Amino acid sequence: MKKLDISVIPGDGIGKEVVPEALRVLDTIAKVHGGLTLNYTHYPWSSEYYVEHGKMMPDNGLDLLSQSDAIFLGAVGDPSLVKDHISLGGLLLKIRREFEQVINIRPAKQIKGIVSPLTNPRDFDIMIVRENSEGEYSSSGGRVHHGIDEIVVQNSIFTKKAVSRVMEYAFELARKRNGHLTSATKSNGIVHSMPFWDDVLAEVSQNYKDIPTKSEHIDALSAFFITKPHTLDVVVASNLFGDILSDIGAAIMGSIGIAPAGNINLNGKYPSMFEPVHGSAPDIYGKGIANPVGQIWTAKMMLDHFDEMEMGTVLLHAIEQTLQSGIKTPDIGGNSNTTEVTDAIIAKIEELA
Ligand SMILES: NC(=O)c1ccc[n+]([C@@H]2O[C@H](COP(=O)([O-])OP(=O)(O)OC[C@H]3O[C@@H](n4cnc5c(N)ncnc54)[C@H](O)[C@@H]3O)[C@@H](O)[C@H]2O)c1
Ligand SMILES: O=C(O)C[C@@H](O)C(=O)O
Ligand SMILES: [K+]
Ligand SMILES: [Mn+2]
Repeated sequence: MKKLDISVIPGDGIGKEVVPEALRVLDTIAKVHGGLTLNYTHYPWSSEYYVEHGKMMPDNGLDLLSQSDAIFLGAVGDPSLVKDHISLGGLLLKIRREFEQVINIRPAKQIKGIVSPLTNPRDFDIMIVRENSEGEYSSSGGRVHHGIDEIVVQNSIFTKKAVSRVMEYAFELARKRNGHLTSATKSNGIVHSMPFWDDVLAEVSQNYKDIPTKSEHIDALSAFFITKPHTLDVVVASNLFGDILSDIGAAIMGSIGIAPAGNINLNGKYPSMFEPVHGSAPDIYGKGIANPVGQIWTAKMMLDHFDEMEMGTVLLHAIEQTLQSGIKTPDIGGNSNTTEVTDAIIAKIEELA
């Protein structure tokens, strides 16, 4: 019997709606599998927790999480209670950074049963590999003076270690997929970090001469996601560029509500964390119409991470067949609610397994 200890953090907004639904799906997977036990430890860390305790998680929060095999998170952020940079910085980004989850993998591909808003999407299948530890997301900088004299500095940090690491990961993935690599740059406008990014790409690519590689400026590449996504395969990007590209990737799939993600720890010292690309969606929270597919597909990525590929495949088929049968939430043109979609996916798993 394989046992996995999962820390569960629903977080804020629709995270609290979709995480319990994805856990019901995971329980069904464990049941039909027979040899897999999933043990959950729930943590209520969120913006509400902050209002009560003055922090997003307790001081021993990371110690508690470090005891699990993986973290399953919903979304963080409730700007009506806590400023976003405080809430995300104190929980989501803190875990990514402290647990050295240095890579964020975010697939954007067509799945059955969802119509892309593109008129001719041509069966695209992209894997965004986002640098997840540094870059534009840095606490280096500050604000000084007041009024018209106020000055702010926000530094970007790019290290050889992290940039070569994310590129190696992306090249390896491209090789595994028999694919090719596109690097997101902006070396025409950002004159230190992005030429450095390009130089590291050139250096690392020496070990991957079998992988066709090119570089595109982020502005042009963003447009290519819309105009010719089928020409892209693995896309490697800095923290901010990867963040933006993954929302575009989600949009061309049909909805941000379906896009999954994995924050991967590569050195084995800490757990990896699985959470969908979307946020807490305050505009629809409480209506029961959040699309659970992003969170459920994220659960598939977590199963894949633990080499339960077969279960992941069953799960993806169950998602696709449910959507194809027309059971879907309003964001993708349906009129079912969160629970109805989840119930249908669970029934499909039981049928397929
Ligand atoms: N990883 C994360 O935890 C994460 C990611 C993005 C944003 N956030 C936070 O979430 C809050 C809201 O941010 P935002 O509005 O920029 O982005 P968002 O992803 O929460 O929402 C953007 C739009 O997509 C819709 N949407 C998102 N998920 C959906 C789902 N599952 N089903 C149906 N529709 C869905 C929302 O209703 C909204 O119209 C902010 O506090 C932000 O900082 C957190
Ligand atoms: O990384 C971020 O900026 C938070 C959120 O937008 C995300 O994509 O996870
Ligand atoms: K999320
Ligand atoms: Mn984002």
